[in-house]
Amino acid sequence: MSTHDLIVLGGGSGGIATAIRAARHGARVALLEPSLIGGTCVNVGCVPKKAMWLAAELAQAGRLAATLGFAGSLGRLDWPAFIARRQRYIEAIHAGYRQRIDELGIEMIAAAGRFETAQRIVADGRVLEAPQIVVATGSRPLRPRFAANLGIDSDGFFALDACPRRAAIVGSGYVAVELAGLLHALGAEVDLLVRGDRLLAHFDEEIARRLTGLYDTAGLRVRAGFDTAAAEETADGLRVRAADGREVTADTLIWAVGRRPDTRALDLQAAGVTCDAQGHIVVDAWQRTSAAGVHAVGDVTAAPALTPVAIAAGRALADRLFGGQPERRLDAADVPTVIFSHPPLGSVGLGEAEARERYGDAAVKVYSTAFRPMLTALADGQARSFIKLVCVGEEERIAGLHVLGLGADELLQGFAVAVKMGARKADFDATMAIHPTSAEEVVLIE
Ligand SMILES: Cc1cc2nc3c(=O)[nH]c(=O)nc-3n(C[C@H](O)[C@H](O)[C@H](O)COP(=O)(O)OP(=O)(O)OC[C@H]3O[C@@H](n4cnc5c(N)ncnc54)[C@H](O)[C@@H]3O)c2cc1C
Ligand SMILES: NC(=O)c1ccc[n+]([C@@H]2O[C@H](COP(=O)([O-])OP(=O)(O)OC[C@H]3O[C@@H](n4cnc5c(N)ncnc54)[C@H](O)[C@@H]3O)[C@@H](O)[C@H]2O)c1
Repeated sequence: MSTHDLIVLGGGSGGIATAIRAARHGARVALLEPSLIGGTCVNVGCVPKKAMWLAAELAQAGRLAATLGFAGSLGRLDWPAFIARRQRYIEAIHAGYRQRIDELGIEMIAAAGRFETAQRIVADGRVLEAPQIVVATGSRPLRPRFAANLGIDSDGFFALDACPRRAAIVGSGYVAVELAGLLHALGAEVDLLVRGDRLLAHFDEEIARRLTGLYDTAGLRVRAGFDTAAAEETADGLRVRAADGREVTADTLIWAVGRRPDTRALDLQAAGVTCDAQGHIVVDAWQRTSAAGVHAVGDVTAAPALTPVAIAAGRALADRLFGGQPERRLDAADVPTVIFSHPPLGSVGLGEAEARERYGDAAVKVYSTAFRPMLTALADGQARSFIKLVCVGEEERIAGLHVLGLGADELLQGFAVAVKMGARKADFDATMAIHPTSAEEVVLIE
């Protein structure tokens, strides 16, 4: 006799969404989480990152305001006071989750789970059984072997009690670009150490290069081709050395070199669950693993590692298993995403190179525009926003939209709806502009 209808391993974005949706459908659910409720996103990801980004945007706006004629200056951020405020916000999210979990009668167990069989989990000496088990244990930060105890990762960044004076950040993906931008805006000297020749390898190349240009102009040192090979502690701080001999010394060294699925404690073999070469649990389009009754959602799978994707996968799965919707499954096409850089970069659909590769040069038409947003121009700044539309076929269907500049983070969501609906360039042309905004440039591109 099962103890539950569903056992969910991991109380992060994907696990909570699955548990709540299943409980709403009437399932008896156990949710296991050994650490803080909310997982990466709430505790050491999206939420604290966005709080720091908002503070950094304000710092930049303060400097702009002084240029525009406002008296006085904002001064430096009182870091500990702001962190306390950030953590209060996060605690309110924890409380909200706990309340919903209680109201729905989900059994919350503050322990890590381990498979004994595909239907049986052991947690803290307790044995739980269910015909359906969902693995939503997320991922954890990687660091090179030679750097085991030197420097911090993104988890360590959120534990900093002061803004570093000099920061070196190794990496070129989301985390590296975001932390570099916000630390620089908050007053740190920043070196961004990029192994390859460009930032954000999975984004449209032109827009990533433009962001690099804006960082360089702002004084954030982006060092391309810096293949970090060694790190050591010196009297002057932490020193990293590249394979070609270049060196950078900083007070705070941050590794942002990617993440690895977190399956350490699970004993997946006992359940017969297989993983790919990167350690992701292999799932089909229905989130099913190789073991009957065992499913996986979120960062522990190879789906895009974004909170809304983990949530959507979990909800679809719960609807399918307990909501009488046998056809429901994750649709991960045209996932919009924003890099919270300074300025932000938003992207949905294919980059130009990707579109040319998929459809051939003849079928692809690209429209782009670069302009100074009004606030920048008023302050005599030179930074340009950039918008690129990648269209395919005779009817110029919008296959990709990429925006870099003030407001890109908020303007993308609505356009993502249009892209998902299959909008064509002619539909954008037929939409009246909202003047004067940056968003209007998307529908005014010629
Ligand atoms: C610095 C940073 C910034 C980010 N910013 C954004 C952003 O702005 N927007 C965005 O969409 N995404 C962002 N992400 C990505 C986002 O945080 C993840 O995609 C999302 O949290 C994945 O959710 P998940 O449920 O798969 O895993 P997680 O949220 O990582 O949750 C997994 C949970 O499982 C628990 N667990 C582990 N092992 C076990 C076990 N054996 N038993 C039970 N529980 C276990 C862990 O303690 C953890 O709480 C960011 C990530 C980072 C690192
Ligand atoms: N705004 C957002 O939505 C947001 C923000 C942060 C993270 N995330 C999610 O979390 C995931 C993880 O982010 P991330 O930045 O940790 O990983 P990532 O995979 O985006 O980037 C890691 C980067 O590190 C580089 N790298 C790997 N090993 C290296 C080494 N030894 N030296 C130098 N560089 C090395 C890789 O080339 C890669 O560019 C992202 O892919 C994203 O899905 C999303």
